[in-house]
Amino acid sequence: MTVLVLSGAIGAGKSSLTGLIAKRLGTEAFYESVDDNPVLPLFYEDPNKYAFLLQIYFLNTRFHSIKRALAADNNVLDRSIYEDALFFQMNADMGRANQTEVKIYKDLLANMMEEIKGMPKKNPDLLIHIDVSYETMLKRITKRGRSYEQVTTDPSLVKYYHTLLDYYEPWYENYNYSPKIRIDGDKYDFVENEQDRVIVLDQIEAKLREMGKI
Ligand SMILES: Nc1ncnc2c1ncn2[C@@H]1O[C@H](COP(=O)(O)OP(=O)(O)O)[C@@H](O)[C@H]1O
Ligand SMILES: Nc1nc2c(ncn2[C@H]2C[C@H](O)[C@@H](COP(=O)(O)O)O2)c(=O)[nH]1
Repeated sequence: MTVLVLSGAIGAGKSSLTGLIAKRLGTEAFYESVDDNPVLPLFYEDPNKYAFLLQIYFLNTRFHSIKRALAADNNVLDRSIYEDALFFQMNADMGRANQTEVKIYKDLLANMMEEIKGMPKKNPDLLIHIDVSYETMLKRITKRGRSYEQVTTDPSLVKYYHTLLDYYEPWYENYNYSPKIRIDGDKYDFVENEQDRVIVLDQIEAKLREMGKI
């Protein structure tokens, strides 16, 4: 059983690449629940009030999708549970969660990670990280068009998105749950450009072959 997981900042291209990889490998794609997430718009309206609730919501839905994914054979998850801690730590550092909430969240996450250890596969086989610059991230967020994510709606998101990118660099360097590969999300338009798509998918397949997974 091979489990691949995508990582990267908001709008990096995780969901898009997840579908492309699943199609190329003939496996199943598992997407994080965003558009039916009742807390996400509330968080962007009032991050101080909803940061903790949103994190609990994501942790719960992430855990559901991991269990579904592990029940199937080869598959691809469009975000890792390991990034949840990144988002919450960043929001806590920005004063959007108190120490009690941080402790409760960390205890719950540790508890759930323990459960994952008992599953048929406790870690993914490969993390596929998409690197994007702030400019590309913003272009993609604009293109996708979720109203609450637009810096034109909320200029404070400029700082939030820059901060998120700052948190991702050390996060990727310190990530050691599985082998990992970086995709240059600025260079390759794997959504609109067929040639770029082939290059990116070939990179991922070459890594999987090197690991003996295909
Ligand atoms: N490499 C890319 N080149 C051009 N557009 C992209 C690329 N990756 C994603 N997009 C577009 O950017 C938007 C966000 O992509 P998405 O896959 O939803 O990102 P994520 O899941 O990382 O938030 C979508 O409109 C998508 O079509
Ligand atoms: N505060 C948090 N926000 C999160 C988390 N995971 C995702 N998100 C937000 C970011 C986007 O607005 C949206 C979807 O993320 P994409 O990267 O798929 O665009 O949800 C989280 O753990 N905490």
